[in-house]
Amino acid sequence: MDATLPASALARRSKEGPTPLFGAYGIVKRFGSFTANDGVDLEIRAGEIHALLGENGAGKSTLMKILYGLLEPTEGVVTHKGDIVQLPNPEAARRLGIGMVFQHFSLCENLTVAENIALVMPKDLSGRALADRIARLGIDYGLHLDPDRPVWSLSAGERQRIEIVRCLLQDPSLVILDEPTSVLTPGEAEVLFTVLERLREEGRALLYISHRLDEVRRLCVRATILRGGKVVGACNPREETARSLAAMMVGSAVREVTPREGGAVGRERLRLDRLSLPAPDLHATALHDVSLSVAGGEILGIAGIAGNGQAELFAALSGESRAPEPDSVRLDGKPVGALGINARRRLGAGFVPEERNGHAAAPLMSLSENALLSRYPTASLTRFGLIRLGAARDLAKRVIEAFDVRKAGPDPAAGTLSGGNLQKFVVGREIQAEPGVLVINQPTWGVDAAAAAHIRQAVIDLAARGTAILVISQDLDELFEIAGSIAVLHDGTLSPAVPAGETSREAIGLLMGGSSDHAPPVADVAHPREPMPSPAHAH
Ligand SMILES: Nc1ncnc2c1ncn2[C@@H]1O[C@H](COP(=O)(O)OP(=O)(O)OP(=O)(O)O)[C@@H](O)[C@H]1O
Repeated sequence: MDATLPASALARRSKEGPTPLFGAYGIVKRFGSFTANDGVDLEIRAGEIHALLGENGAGKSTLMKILYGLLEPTEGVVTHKGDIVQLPNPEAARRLGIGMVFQHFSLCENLTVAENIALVMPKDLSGRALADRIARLGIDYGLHLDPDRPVWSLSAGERQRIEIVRCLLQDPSLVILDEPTSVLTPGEAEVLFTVLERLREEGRALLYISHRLDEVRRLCVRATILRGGKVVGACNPREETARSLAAMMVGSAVREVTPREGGAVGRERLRLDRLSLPAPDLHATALHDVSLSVAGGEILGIAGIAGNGQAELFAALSGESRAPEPDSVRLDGKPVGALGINARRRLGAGFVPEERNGHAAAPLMSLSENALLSRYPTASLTRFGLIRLGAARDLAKRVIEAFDVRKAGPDPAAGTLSGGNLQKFVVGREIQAEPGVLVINQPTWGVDAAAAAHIRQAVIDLAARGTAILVISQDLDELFEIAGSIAVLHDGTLSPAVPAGETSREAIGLLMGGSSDHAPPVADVAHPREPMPSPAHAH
């Protein structure tokens, strides 16, 4: 088969020794006139955790989808143990021993763990035999799962375990992981790292995609770096720093976030007063007696493990859920609990939900149409009931330039942007409105180091201009980098906020896990018990 391999494969072969387990050579992938992968070579060896690094839009997911048979390359070949193979679909990839753990879980909420796994297993493996295999894997790898639990009752970490067990049941020789820790708590991530190390020791290969460079440095000894669809370098991450890796990805030094020095804190702009809301459905979390207060110029961080009421808190703040008592939610002193999201936007608030596809943005609509969706109440994008398309396009263009949104074509559909670039767009769209109050849920989820620094700096700068900002984030490093004070949401209950400088990751981590024995010193910021001062008298 060697005769048909591209020259780049043969050249590497003579230089780098043994045949790699999997190789991708000369991979080109074009979407219309846009080239997402441009002559990529990648070799993955048995027994290594190989990092695939690159800024948002660099082409990592595209390459991964080609390896897993989800996309067909425009040019180039994939090899298995030196032989060219065809990967027309994921089933073909799985037959060759390629498994994938997806970033967005593909599980049915109402089915049990075993039923979800059975969906992708051969028919002869079901019932008791399958439950036994799941239990066996749990013991062998420390991936404990109760086969009879319904998925809706599981945490993100447990759901990911199902994906991993599902993958391992097929005994893969290569496991592809796309940002596997982005939904995990620090404790859950540790469990995952142990499993990955174990898989590596067994001689399996792992292809690891992550924007978290510290974990890449810890796990991987080889990394391939993509930029603009091309391979721009390879390195041993252990010999690099997180900064030098980020610089390789971006092609220049990544600027550091400059924290705000003190800065005037203005009057109270956002307030929740003992807000309680029942869980909107079986799988949701009720909010209990949540109080908080954010003044202009202040950034309040809400830490917590996913599924502890973050989505419900966001909905209550944005108006997607109405409060039973109108004055339990106030914007600039006005009771807004009964108002919807557009009315709250007209009062000067901006909102960035966690899920960019389908919530923050409509994937099939263009960026300018998406600009219109959230900004029409305030940005003069309609006249006499008609949409001003030119104005919407101008607005989208300003956001794209200010936030360096990389994309194919001038005004593409939101769904064609890479995850990080769409995130930059939806955050930029709200910040560009200069809101008086901004509520962001997971601002830099899946965003590369340079873009994350850009978004965090933009949030800090917005606060410096007098905006009250509430950031919900699972990323404690992020909260300590930008927030002035931090509160923890656990099981729908919010802890008192404490100044970030007076607490620690450990103390916040314990509260995230539900421990109240280690409550950090209480500051008065988030639990106002006194009646609301009038804006003129507030701090
Ligand atoms: N179906 C598609 N149609 C058009 N363009 C696409 C399509 N899929 C991906 N692209 C473009 O290809 C480029 C590479 O995207 P890809 O998702 O591979 O990047 P990535 O490195 O995984 O980024 P991220 O870290 O943000 O997930 C992006 O600019 C994206 O807009």
